[in-house]
Amino acid sequence: MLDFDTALARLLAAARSPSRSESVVLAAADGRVLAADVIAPLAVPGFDNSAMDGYAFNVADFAAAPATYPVVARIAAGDAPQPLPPGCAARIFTGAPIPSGCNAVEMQENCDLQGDTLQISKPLRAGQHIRRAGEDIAHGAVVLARGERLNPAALALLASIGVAEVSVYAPLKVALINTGDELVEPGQPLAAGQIYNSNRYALTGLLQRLGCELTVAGLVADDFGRTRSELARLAASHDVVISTGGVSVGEEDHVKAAVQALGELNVWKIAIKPGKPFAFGRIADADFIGLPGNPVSAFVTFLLLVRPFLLARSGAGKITPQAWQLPAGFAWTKAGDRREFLRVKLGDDGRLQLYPNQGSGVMTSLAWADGLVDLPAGQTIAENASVRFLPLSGLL
Ligand SMILES: Nc1nc2c(c(=O)[nH]1)N[C@H]1C(S)=C(S)[C@@H](COP(=O)(O)OP(=O)(O)OC[C@H]3O[C@@H](n4cnc5c(N)ncnc54)[C@H](O)[C@@H]3O)O[C@H]1N2
Ligand code: MOO
Ligand SMILES: [Mg+2]
Repeated sequence: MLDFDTALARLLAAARSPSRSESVVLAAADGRVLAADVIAPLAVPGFDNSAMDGYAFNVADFAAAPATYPVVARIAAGDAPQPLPPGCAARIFTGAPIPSGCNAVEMQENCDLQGDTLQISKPLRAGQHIRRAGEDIAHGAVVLARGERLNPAALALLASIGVAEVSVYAPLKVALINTGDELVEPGQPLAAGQIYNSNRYALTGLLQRLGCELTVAGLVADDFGRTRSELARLAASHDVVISTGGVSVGEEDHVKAAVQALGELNVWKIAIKPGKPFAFGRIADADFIGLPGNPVSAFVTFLLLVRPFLLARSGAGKITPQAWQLPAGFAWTKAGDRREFLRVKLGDDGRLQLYPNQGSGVMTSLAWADGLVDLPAGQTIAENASVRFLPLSGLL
C-alpha cells in the first residue's frame, strides 16, 4: 500500500496544465482560474480623496491652533475640484477628490462652524483622512497572477481597475459513473437489496464547486465488459473520468481490471482510512480516478486527493489545504495501521468532538462534521491532546 503523501505526489505530478483558455466577462468568472496575469491599467484610488465627511485644508496654514478658515468650496464625490486658495477650507465628503493646495481633512464632528467660517481647535497631521492615489494598487502592478482562482473579492478587485473580461482556463471536462448493481436513483422505489445512489449527489456538488464541466453518465452494472466499454467511451471525450465503487478486490469489483485493460493504473490502494482502494491512472488521453464505493470513503478521498489534483489540472496555483492544531475533546485508543481521517465538529469549548460512528458508509458523520482529524498510522489520541484538524470549509 502507498502512503498518502506518495499517492498525492503521484497525482500532482501527473496533473498536466490545461491547454485551452477563453475570455469570459467578469459576471461569469466566479470560480474560474486565471490563464494570464492581470496588470493594473490604472492606480486605485485614482486620485487623492477624502476618507471622511468634513473639511479639507492645508496644515501649513496653521501658525498655531486654534485657526479659522473661510469655507470657499463644496466638493462631493464625483466632482472635479478647482485648486483651493491658501488659508481657505473646503467642505468635503467621503470619496470626494482632494483639491490641490490641501493636505488634510478633519471630520465634521471635530469642526466648529460659525456661518461660513470654520474653527479648528487642535492641530492636524498632514495626510490625515486622505486616501492617497495608488495606495491600494499601483498603476502597472500585477493585481492577480495566473493560476489564481477567482472569487467574489477577486472579481471586485478586477472591477475596481476597470477590467471587464478575463482570460481563464477552459473548464475541465469531467465524466462521472457510479458502478453497482444495487444502485437506484432517488425518486424510484427500492426492491429488496437495493440502495439509493448517494455518491452521485456528493460528487456532482463537489465537482461543480470546482468549476468542472460535468457529464453524469449514470449507473454502470457490476460487469467487466460494461465497465470497460463505458470507461473507454467517456475517456475519448473527457479530460478526466471518475468512477465510484467496484474498485476493491471482490469478484464484483471490475473497475481496476477494466482500467488496466484500457490504459494504465499508477495508484491503487493507499494506507488511509477511509478510502483504501482509491485508484488513479490513465485511459487514452484522459486521467482516470476510481473512488471507493463507500460514500464516506468516496467523499473524503475526493477532498484530500481528487480536489488538489483537479485544481492543479485546472491550472490553479494554491492547493495546500488549511490545517489547524486544536485540542481533542475525546480520546482515541485504537492505533490503526492506516492514516485515519476522523469526522469531528468544533465544540463550543474550543475542543473537537468525535462523531460516534466513524464507519465508511455513515454519511451522517460527514453531514454533521465541520472537519477531519488527520491521525497518523499507529497513533492514538489522549483527551485534550493537540491534533491536526482540517476544516471542511478549506476543502470544499
Ligand atoms: N476483502 C476485502 N474487502 C474489502 C476491502 C479489502 O481491502 N478487502 N476494502 C474495503 C474498503 S476499505 C472499502 S472502502 C470498500 C470499497 O469497495 P469498492 O470500491 O469496491 O465499492 P463497492 O464494493 O462497489 O461498494 C462498497 C459499498 O459502498 C456502497 N456503494 C457503492 N456505490 C454507492 C453509491 N453510488 N451510493 C451509495 N452507496 C454506494 C455499496 O453498496 C457497498 O456497500 O471495499 C471494502 N471491501
Ligand atoms: O477505506 Mo474503506 O474506506 O476503509 O472503508
Ligand atoms: Mg467492492
